[in-house]
Amino acid sequence: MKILSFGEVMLRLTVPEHMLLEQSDTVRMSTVGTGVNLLGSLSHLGYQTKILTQVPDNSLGKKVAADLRKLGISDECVEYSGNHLGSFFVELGYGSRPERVIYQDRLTSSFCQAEPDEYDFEAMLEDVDYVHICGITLSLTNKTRTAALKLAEMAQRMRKTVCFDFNYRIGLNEDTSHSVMKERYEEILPYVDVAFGSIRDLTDLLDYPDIGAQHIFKHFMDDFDIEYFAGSNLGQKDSKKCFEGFIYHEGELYRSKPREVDVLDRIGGRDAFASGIITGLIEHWDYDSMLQFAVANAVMTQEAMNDVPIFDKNDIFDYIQCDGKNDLIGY
Ligand SMILES: O=C(O)C(=O)C[C@H](O)[C@H](O)COP(=O)(O)O
Repeated sequence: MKILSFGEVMLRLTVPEHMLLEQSDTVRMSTVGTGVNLLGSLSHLGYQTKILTQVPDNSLGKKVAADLRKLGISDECVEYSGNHLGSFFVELGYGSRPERVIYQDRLTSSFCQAEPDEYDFEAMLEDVDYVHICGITLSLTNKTRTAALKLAEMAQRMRKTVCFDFNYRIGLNEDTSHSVMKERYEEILPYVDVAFGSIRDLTDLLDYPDIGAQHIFKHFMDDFDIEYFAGSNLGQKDSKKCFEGFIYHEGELYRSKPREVDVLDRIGGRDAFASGIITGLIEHWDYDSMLQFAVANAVMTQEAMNDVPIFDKNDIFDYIQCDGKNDLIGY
């Protein structure tokens, strides 16, 4: 089973020891991005993975490729051009102080400036079963948007399973009107088999009237001929943070139990959930098992540092078996 993901690889610069940027002279580097997070997780869960992206043709690009290989992600579809890699700083939250992300000059990155014709989609899809496309590509440049659409079309034509994550970030779309963004999402969705998102993506972005989750999901799936719609949420219950997820398929809505989470590093939780759901679909698990697995992966990821989930199936099954109550392993 081989999974390809298309999206931007970014450099994450984390301020250490829960300090604020203003207090620190050092940062820790890591290679992240939706595709890296998802595939890093899926490669730890036992699947072959490769990322389709564009990185700078310099030492930064080489560093990124080395990090990808270390995570078990093949760099055979990584292309090199330009000289800029998108990056963001992270100030970790603590207690009620939220985590903060500060993006830097992303639109001039090699990925955002790569011409769609530079990718040979057909050849890259040849040995692939699942394709994952990050919705952020629809918010970046005309080039990333066109490339995402071409890839989705080609993948559907070649009968691959197409997964798409809405990943809609209002902050990235302040200069683009609601109707333009809606149109962009509506353009790609007909090629999608498995969509990841939230009910708000359907009501606030795609303008579905708020007539209850079951009805909204049904209309959305019928309109775009989507097979699965899954999503997750980090919410609050009795003053504790809880993570939960759902999957909708053929008129049935399955919901996980909420699982308490003591967040160390919030970023990457939804990608961990998505990789858990994709694992469950590949393995044909029942929906309760799939959701339990995906939520456990997301909780453990948010209780560890960095975006990329690196838990294997044993880690996750052990965690589920002891209901997250084991506090020492291998003693
Ligand atoms: O490229 C960007 O701008 C992104 O925002 C990528 C996100 O950092 C990851 O996809 C993590 O997303 P979550 O799993 O929702 O925390």
